[in-house]
Amino acid sequence: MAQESPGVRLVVVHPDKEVLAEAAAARLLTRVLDVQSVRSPVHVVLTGGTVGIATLAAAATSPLVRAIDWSGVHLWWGDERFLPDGDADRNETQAREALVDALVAGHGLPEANVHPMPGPSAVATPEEGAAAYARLLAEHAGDDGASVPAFDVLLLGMGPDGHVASLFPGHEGLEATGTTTGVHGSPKPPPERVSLTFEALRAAREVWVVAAGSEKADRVAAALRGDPVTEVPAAGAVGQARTLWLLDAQAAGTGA
Ligand SMILES: O=C(O)[C@H](O)[C@@H](O)[C@H](O)[C@H](O)COP(=O)(O)O
Repeated sequence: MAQESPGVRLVVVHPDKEVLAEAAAARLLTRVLDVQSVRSPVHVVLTGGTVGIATLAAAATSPLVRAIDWSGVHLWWGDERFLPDGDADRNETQAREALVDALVAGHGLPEANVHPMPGPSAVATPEEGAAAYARLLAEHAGDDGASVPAFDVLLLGMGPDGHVASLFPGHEGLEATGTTTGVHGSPKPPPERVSLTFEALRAAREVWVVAAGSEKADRVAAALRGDPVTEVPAAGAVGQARTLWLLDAQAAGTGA
């Protein structure tokens, strides 16, 4: 799906990564509440990475968790490391420990609304996992012929090389068509992954990129000035209505 007229882009800078995670968590829970007042279900895409998981951990301690009707929320992932269920390096495992398990156990989130990307415990190859996830996304996409739900919030971390999800600079995954792709030879371990494609990322109503640390500053600047997506994949992650860049001062290039 080409992004002909990207929505509003906003950059918000916080003093450090702890404040960034707290503020992103408050913003995420408030967004779910706001969306829930006008439509249901609410679709949220989670990310791995340090700030992404810290954001979920911060959300777990917020009283706002109790204000949300979690029975009307679906959780998806933007990418997954192709590792067995329960592996500590799976984005799913880390998100479950930080927040998702507590929502299922104590706040009425149906396990059936949690949609981790399949790994080797369920399928033989990243391609099979990608195909299964594409089918699941299509089942939840609504009646308007869309191939993925119009995600209300799609969270993304960004690597120091400018990658988002498992879409790496100069890598063949950037060219993938359809909504999901199997990834081999990822420069960030592990080498095998499953990822949403740009087509799926750009279907989101809102894309939020969360990034902290001075090692990200160069690629943040490159993405914000619109460098080519082949060099800085994060530049291609834009939402239909809004794209938020939630940064700490170091990633924004303004910190010590
Ligand atoms: O599987 C992964 O590794 C992630 O989904 C990846 O896209 C991550 O979000 C970025 O690499 C940022 O990670 P950090 O915040 O740890 O740098």
